[in-house]
Amino acid sequence: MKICFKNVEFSYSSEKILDDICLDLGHSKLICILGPNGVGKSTLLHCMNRIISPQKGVILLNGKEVAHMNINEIARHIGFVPQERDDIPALTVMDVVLLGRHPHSKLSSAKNDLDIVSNILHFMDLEDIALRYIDELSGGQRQKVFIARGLAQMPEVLLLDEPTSNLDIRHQLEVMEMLRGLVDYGKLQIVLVSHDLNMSMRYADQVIIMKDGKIFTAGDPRNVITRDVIQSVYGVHSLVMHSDVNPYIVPLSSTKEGLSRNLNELGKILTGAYSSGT
Ligand SMILES: Nc1ncnc2c1ncn2[C@@H]1O[C@H](COP(=O)(O)OP(=O)(O)OP(=O)(O)O)[C@@H](O)[C@H]1O
Repeated sequence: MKICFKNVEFSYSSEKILDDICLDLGHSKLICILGPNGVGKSTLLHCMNRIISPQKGVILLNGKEVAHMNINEIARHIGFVPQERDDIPALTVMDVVLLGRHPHSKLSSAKNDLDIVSNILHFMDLEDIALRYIDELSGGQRQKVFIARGLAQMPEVLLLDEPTSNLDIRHQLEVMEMLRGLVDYGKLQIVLVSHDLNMSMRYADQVIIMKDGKIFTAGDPRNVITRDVIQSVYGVHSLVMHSDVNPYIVPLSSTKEGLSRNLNELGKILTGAYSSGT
């Protein structure tokens, strides 16, 4: 899917949050949006699926203006996994993931929806908690449930707002390996907001670094996440090494192999559903 921003501006009352954003997200599979707190990363993500609409400029999905698409049409192309929220409704995990099928409800049978959701719960290792209420789960479990709901949308692009912020290191790795696997095995494109430069260096094809509502720089993480950029954007000295990744984020090979097998299967399911038009 081709997402393109042309001279996009967004303000909350008089405060300009996004300033003349020009972006083309057509070719990369996994894109990380980085930058300090409050620079407009979530705002940029929210513009992509019309949670909010920019006052100036246009956002195009495969050449069509987002502003001219209805919400269900957008949701059939773009899934959204929000940041952890407190206002969680009292629904079971199964119900929450089924909600992801809502944009497709006129196009597919309830049986098909249940099959898709069951497969996703299985591959994300959420089967055991499928009937539990999400307000009773840990923050990390909830985060996985919302990712599962985003996948159930069968989108071409999945937007995720800080998907690993509540997870311990093992689960951060699991989620990032899963997301990387999904883009490698399926047709999915992922755009996520993160504060984790290391993870972005390891998993992203493209990073977009924002500063003061503008794109400061964008490109291959190995070329873009440099000491100079980190100093200019975050105002700190860094020890990031291009050829090195901190050893703590190296996944166990057994975990990686198990995940790859599962993801291959999940990728096939998601790809099959795309091609059958559900
Ligand atoms: N609903 C709102 N009303 C008014 N201002 C808002 C609203 N939501 C966000 N803002 C402001 O917009 C700016 C950008 O917020 P945004 O959430 O996009 O930043 P961010 O880069 O994602 O930050 P963080 O890394 O802290 O999540 C901030 O100054 C924030 O206070």
